[in-house]
Amino acid sequence: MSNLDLSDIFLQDIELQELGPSLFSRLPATSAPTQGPRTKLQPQQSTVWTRRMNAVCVRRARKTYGSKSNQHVILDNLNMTVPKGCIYGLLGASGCGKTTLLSCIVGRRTLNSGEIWVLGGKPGTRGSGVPGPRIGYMPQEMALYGEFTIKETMLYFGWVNNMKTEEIEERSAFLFNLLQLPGPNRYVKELSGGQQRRVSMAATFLHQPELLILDEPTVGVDPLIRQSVWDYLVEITREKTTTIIITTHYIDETKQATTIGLMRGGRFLAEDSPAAILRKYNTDSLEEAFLKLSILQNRGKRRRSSISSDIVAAKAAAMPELETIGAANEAFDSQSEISGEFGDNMSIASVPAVIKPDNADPLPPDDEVDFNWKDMFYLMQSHHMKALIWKNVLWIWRNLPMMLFIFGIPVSQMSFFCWSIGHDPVGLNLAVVNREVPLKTFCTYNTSCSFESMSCRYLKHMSDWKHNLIPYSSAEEAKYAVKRNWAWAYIDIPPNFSEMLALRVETGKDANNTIIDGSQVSIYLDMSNQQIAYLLQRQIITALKSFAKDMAGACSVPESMLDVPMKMNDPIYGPSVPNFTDFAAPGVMLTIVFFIAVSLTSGTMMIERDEGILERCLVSGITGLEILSAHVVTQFFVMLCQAIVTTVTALYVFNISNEGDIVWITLMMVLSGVCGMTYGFVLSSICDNLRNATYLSVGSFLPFIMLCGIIWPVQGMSKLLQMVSFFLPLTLSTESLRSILARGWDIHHPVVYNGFLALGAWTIIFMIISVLLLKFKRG
Ligand SMILES: Nc1ncnc2c1ncn2[C@@H]1O[C@H](COP(=O)(O)OP(=O)(O)OP(=O)(O)O)[C@@H](O)[C@H]1O
Repeated sequence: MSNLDLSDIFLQDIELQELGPSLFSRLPATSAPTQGPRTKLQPQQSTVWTRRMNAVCVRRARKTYGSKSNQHVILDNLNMTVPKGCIYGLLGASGCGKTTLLSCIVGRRTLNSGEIWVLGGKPGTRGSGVPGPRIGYMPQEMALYGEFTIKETMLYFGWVNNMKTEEIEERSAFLFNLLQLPGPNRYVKELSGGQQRRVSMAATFLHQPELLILDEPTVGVDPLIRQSVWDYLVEITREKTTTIIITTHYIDETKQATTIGLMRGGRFLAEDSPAAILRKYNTDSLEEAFLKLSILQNRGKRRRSSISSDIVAAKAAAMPELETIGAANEAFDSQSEISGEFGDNMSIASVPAVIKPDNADPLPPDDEVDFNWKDMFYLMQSHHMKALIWKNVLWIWRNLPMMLFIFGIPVSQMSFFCWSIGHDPVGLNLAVVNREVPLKTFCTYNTSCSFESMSCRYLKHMSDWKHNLIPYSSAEEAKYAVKRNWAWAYIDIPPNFSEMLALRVETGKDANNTIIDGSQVSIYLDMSNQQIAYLLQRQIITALKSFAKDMAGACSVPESMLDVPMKMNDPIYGPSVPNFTDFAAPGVMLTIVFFIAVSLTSGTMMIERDEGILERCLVSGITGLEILSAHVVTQFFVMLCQAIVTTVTALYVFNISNEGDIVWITLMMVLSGVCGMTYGFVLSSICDNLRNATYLSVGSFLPFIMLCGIIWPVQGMSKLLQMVSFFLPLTLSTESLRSILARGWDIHHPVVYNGFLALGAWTIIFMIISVLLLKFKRG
């Protein structure tokens, strides 16, 4: 072998078929296979067949994080071969990329380049069964629901993997014993870290998958239990139907593995049996072998050709158990590939043709088609939905106090809104300079048709508004009071007001300027606060009108004679004196339900994601659509309760005006909650952590409030903003609910059904975006 010059082959960048295990088995374990097969060796294209027949086959995998300018290479043209039925120990220093590699294998991350084959297919493609129950994935995080008992945890993961309840109970009994788990009714959150890890392991072992991927399962686990776990792993791989990939920080425990891959700098330093590695590096400690390999890698001394011979020699020595494989498998076995040390992509062929063995596992269908729109929406599986809905209901039940608190939020928010918004301000200070009646003189007047002390009569009508009329002796003092914010306005009444007013009525169109000026009340307002200024303007004019009516009545003159020539009739819709509470209430009601749903959903989803539960579910084959649908189903009840509570508080406790049908109002509220829920899904799919999701949710709250016509009519915005506003979920729905409440319209009116349609359309859009993000937003 040492005479074989492989450099030409490498230069041609051709993958070679390796010496198969059956060939190794014919070679003496102690000698390198340098003589026998040499003449048979020839370069050959690596076949898809060999890749698909291994449990896992990674070829030229490259994975980077970060932007182009700050790229962090994690996997650097890495090759990995995990034959079926082996225990593969994946070793490497912390941060070398083991978890990244595993999550690429389970289809949760994508490579920048290279190929991964898992159980005969490419993860994520049709027919591959990956993600799915063929894989059992135990992530590094606990990935468990703290509120569940161990028994409930087993039930959930069993149902997810389509197991029957009796089957789960049977397997659980075995695993409780194997992993020495505490009582089945203990809550996961009350267990120690090591116990939780064992529960997580039990959940992974439960359905006996073909491929077990265990990311540091034994951290913090008692050495005795660790040993029984390893015994169990050896036991289940004996039949060659289960394959295990395990990462661990306890290097020595991987001596029991069939193959170990030593990973460093994004590549494998070695991929071989522990015995072969120990022998090759003349040591009895894998750590020492790892150290030697690392030093060699740093020095960059090893030449590829020498590496290739080492691999073949080591592999031959390391796989004596393959001798037992029958002759019928020889040709097939010889096609399997090995990975090169230091990331070399090489293999050596012993036979030129690929021969399919009679007893080989059937291959999954050819799945080169990577993407099909139908894949995203294939029918939801009933066992997934059953497990997810049961889990969500149980979660709500276990968090009942929190849920009750959540029901309290709409009540309190609606109450605060109704208490604080829309009421006319009272008790405002108004400075009054009444030159007709001397300061501090008791301001009395005659209620008959008398033209005396009419300033007092007018001020009486003004005082009906419950403001503080504070007398001042001069205009300067009153103006100073307004400037110092002691008063909101000052009212200046001329000295002979009553007399001049009488003359003005008497002389009519012949009244001169002296009469007109002398009969005129002057108002000076602080207009810095628009709401207060408009309110005072309205109240001062209304007081003047009611004063005129009062005089007309007392003097038996028709009231209309003293009014402006215009008659305000009963309104067609709404009250005669509209209030801001009625205007803003519909939008506020919808916003409350919408945003509570946003935070509730994004919070729940982010917790599931941060704790690795979502990852685990997705790897076991649950789809984004199933997760979202199960949430919608279970949260619908929460939404319904919130919608009812908010509506009852607004309409029956605070008497917000309502002319419409309570059924449409409640339906609109529920739909707003469902839409908020799906928006929450989008936020949790976009964001990497709960904090960012919270920022986005809070950040979108104010734009919604301002742009959706909730506190100000949309008609007051610029044309461009009106267009933007039109496309927001709460604009048409707010207008719709406002029309139901104020006008009593029902679903047949376009304004009303457009609101429902807008919310429905946004719900579907948000749902599609979240499903796509869950499916495609992988690292
Ligand atoms: N989403 C990510 N974005 C950027 N960098 C990441 C991301 N995930 C992991 N990394 C980086 O990639 C490197 C490999 O991480 P990985 O978790 O795969 O290592 P590991 O070998 O599993 O470590 P450990 O043994 O400590 O779990 C680390 O430097 C890590 O900081």
